[in-house]
Amino acid sequence: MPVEATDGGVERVSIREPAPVGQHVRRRAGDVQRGRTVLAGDGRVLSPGRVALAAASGVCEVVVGARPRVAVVSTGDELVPVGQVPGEGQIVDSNSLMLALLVTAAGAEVAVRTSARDDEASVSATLAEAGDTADLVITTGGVSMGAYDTVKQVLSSSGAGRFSKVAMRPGMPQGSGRVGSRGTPVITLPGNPVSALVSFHVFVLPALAALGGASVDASRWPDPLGRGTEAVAGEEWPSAAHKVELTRVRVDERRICRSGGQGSHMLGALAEATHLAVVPAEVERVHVGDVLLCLPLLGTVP
Ligand SMILES: Nc1nc2c(c(=O)[nH]1)N[C@H]1C(S)=C(S)[C@@H](COP(=O)(O)OP(=O)(O)OC[C@H]3O[C@@H](n4cnc5c(N)ncnc54)[C@H](O)[C@@H]3O)O[C@H]1N2
Ligand code: MOO
Repeated sequence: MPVEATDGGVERVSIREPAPVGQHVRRRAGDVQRGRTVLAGDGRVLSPGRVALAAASGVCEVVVGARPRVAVVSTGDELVPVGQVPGEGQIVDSNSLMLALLVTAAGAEVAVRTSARDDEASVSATLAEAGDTADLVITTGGVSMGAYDTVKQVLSSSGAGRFSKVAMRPGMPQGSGRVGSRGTPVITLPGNPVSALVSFHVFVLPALAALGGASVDASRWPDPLGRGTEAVAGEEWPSAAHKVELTRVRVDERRICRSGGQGSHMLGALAEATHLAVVPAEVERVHVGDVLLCLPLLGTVP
């Protein structure tokens, strides 16, 4: 009986309205019934709500997987640290900062953030050390076709890595392998900033989830974690032939618009994007009204 429906008396109370039987009663087992599993060891994140449920159920200790520790390695003689003004032929190392933030947003820990020069000795030593301090190493740059694609040279020549072209845009050149004395997995992302971010979402994020014990359905790539939502194209745009294109878009009230220019160097459009719209390989033009799967960008969409 709400106090508002009474005269507010404490010793004696006068009730002004009829009270339906059972109204405002929170019944035992009305929420969680006896015998129900309140927390399954299914690899899901122990969210604040799940912690509250465990605590309310009298469970004070749970076994959890450790957060994966990730080493982030940028490569390239042209890189200067964030905060330094780049000279002729130089570029600010924005990738390692971006990737470190993505690692944190994914619920993992940054073991180390470092960089290597474009020579084999520097890349070898940096990768070996990174492998010994982390559960997963991610690199950027040096995986394409040129003379200074040192990450690819070092890992291919030792047989420790494999490289291929994936039919996606951006993010075509990809590689992976093992480094360090424990054979720590390494994922080698391309150097173009947008390519690195897109590749993180579709390759590194699922790997981190798997390391954390979550189930990952590789057959659903590029959304093996099932994080995507469908939305409707509000404009038309061309898409790469024979490649899955991950267009940087904004999704407002289920309506998709590109967030700006789509070059793999274009951080302006990336900064405005909320999602990656997945345009299938067989589609060469997106039309208004097409329904597309949209992957939320980590740290952008709540
Ligand atoms: N002959 C071919 N050339 C290229 C191909 C190809 O198939 N054949 N693929 C292109 C594609 S697609 C991509 S993506 C790039 C990937 O190249 P790398 O991974 O070797 O990347 P880099 O050459 O080292 O760098 C590319 C670009 O990005 C800048 N960069 C690198 N690291 C950083 C960083 N930490 N922060 C900010 N910017 C960074 C770098 O200065 C270059 O401008 O290969 C194409 N080429
Ligand atoms: O596939 Mo590369 O990532 O476009 O620039």
